[in-house]
Amino acid sequence: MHLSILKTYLQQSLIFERSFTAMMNPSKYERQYFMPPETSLDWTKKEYITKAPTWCSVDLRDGNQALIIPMSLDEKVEFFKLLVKVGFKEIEVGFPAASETEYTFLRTLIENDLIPDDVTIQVLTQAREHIIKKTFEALKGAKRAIVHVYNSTSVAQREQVFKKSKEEIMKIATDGAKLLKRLADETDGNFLFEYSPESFTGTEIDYALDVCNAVLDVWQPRPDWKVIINLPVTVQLSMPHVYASQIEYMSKHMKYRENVVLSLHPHNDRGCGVADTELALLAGADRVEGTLFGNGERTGNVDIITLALNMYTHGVDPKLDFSNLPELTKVYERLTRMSVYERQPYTGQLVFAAFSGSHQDAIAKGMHWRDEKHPEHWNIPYLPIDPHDVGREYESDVIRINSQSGKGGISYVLEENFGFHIPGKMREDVGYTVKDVSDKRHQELVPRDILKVFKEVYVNIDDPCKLKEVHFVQKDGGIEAEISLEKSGVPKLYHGKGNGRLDAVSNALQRHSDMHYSIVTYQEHALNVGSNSQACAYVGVQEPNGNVTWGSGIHEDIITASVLALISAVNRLDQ
Ligand SMILES: CC(=O)SCCNC(=O)CCNC(=O)[C@H](O)C(C)(C)COP(=O)(O)OP(=O)(O)OC[C@H]1O[C@@H](n2cnc3c(N)ncnc32)[C@H](O)[C@@H]1OP(=O)(O)O
Ligand SMILES: CC(C)C(=O)C(=O)O
Ligand SMILES: [Mg+2]
Repeated sequence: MHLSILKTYLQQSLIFERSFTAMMNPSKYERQYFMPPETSLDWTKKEYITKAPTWCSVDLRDGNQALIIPMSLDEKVEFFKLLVKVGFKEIEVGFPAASETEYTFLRTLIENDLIPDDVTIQVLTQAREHIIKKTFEALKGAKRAIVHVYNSTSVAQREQVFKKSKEEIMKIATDGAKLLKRLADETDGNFLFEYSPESFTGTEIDYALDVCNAVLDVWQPRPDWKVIINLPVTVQLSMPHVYASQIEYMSKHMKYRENVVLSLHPHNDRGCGVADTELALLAGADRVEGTLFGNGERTGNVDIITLALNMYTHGVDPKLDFSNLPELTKVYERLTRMSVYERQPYTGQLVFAAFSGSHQDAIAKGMHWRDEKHPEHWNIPYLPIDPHDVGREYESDVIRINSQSGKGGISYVLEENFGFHIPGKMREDVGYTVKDVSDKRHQELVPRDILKVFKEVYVNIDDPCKLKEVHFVQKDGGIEAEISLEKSGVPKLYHGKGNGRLDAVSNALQRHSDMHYSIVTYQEHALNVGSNSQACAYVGVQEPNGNVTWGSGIHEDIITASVLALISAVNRLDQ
């Protein structure tokens, strides 16, 4: 029996081993990107992005075309309004020639006057005559719009998809550019143009430059009529510094540069969409196309929320409002049927959560330090952004308790949520008690669970001894205490003398038992629970062997609270 289990195990491990080695064959890959013809590394001398770029949301087009079920008309209208609320001034609303919904959506925006005066809509079209014509038809009556035309220029697309020479591909671009110009002249409205050499990152850089310059020669941009050249990372093929160098080269050599808005449109295949964008902005780009939460084809477009908040945490105004990310997330998830990953920067459920003890300790201390010394500055350890700035709560989002947590975090939760100021020396004991519960239950503990554990273990413990009454008289410069207790159901009366009330009670308890201890810590404070104000006391008693046992008492009367704390500690000792 044992032998057959061992055999199966060995067979399975062999299959597992093989499945991990057989598939990987790096020799079948070659780098498919192109370095610019000359070194372009001025961007390396810049440290950070000092000014927000022009943002263009492509959620309703690139994001939408990547959804399992593209948004309905009503959903697109709601999403458009959301983008306007966030503060986008340029919004690519769709690909009007793609479907009836896309077409009708554009007509709905125009006919119902849903486009604010300070917002410019943008529409995408292939560089194909009938598609461009349909696009202009859909734009009738628009006061102002960017018409965005694209064609693929990469080696792979030229060879495999279009089967055309460089000259023929350039002609697709310039023919498209000419048609845009003609139709814009023939149609009422203020039209701006954008051209994308799609698959730019798989295109020889000097060729991409020639194509863009040829389009610019057709359009002849002017200071009062700038055009957008968008250099997309349609597919991410290189490391971010390569893209930055490509952008710097294009920016330096592009004709009419002062009348060109240089735009980025990064995707995220290698997980570097944000890095590509940030470095390319240092390299001279003016504008960024991206989406909320990075939704988009395959691994997505660049996430504008991350870009904007990265800037924000460097002290730069991103000119977009992400102060209520939880609400934004809800609406986004409902409309797109996508879900936001728990670790999505700035947004995910867990991005502010510190479960581990040392992080919690540092955060809790950092919060106190900030309150006392620098309330208007944010540099709390482990929290690069103030959760409040994006609509999150310290209480529920930051310090979360499980078996990895520590005394600092657990005390912080008890203090912030319930007002307990646990003495420094007692914290370790409470910390181990609480995390042990989490470990055994294999569960996170929410604040009310932690309160329950704290109360059950430390507060007003009445087994075996339950306090019935306590009276004090002052005598001979000291205090005499008479305590009525119920021990295991039997009433008992204890007497003792001491320097103070607690001392007298402690002496009384020790006189009538074989317990020996001394009080090493006593602390108390008012505890505001709802409208009632109660007192909370903490007592630590030390046995001759050095062990310290803790108890806590809560009562309206401060003296009774302290006696209850002592009895709790003594009961725990007895238990
Ligand atoms: C990287 C990007 O995100 S680009 C945007 C991609 N988005 C979309 O495609 C979503 C919307 N698209 C659609 O609904 C459809 O593709 C339509 C309506 C635009 C066009 O539909 P169709 O003509 O039926 O199909 P399709 O797009 O496959 O057309 C392929 C043809 O167009 C050519 N083509 C594709 N893109 C372009 C372009 N940008 N410029 C010029 N020609 C192009 C292809 O070479 C091919 O030519 P062929 O007929 O000679 O083989
Ligand atoms: C249409 C273009 C700009 C695009 O979406 C891309 O290249 O990713
Ligand atoms: Mg794209």
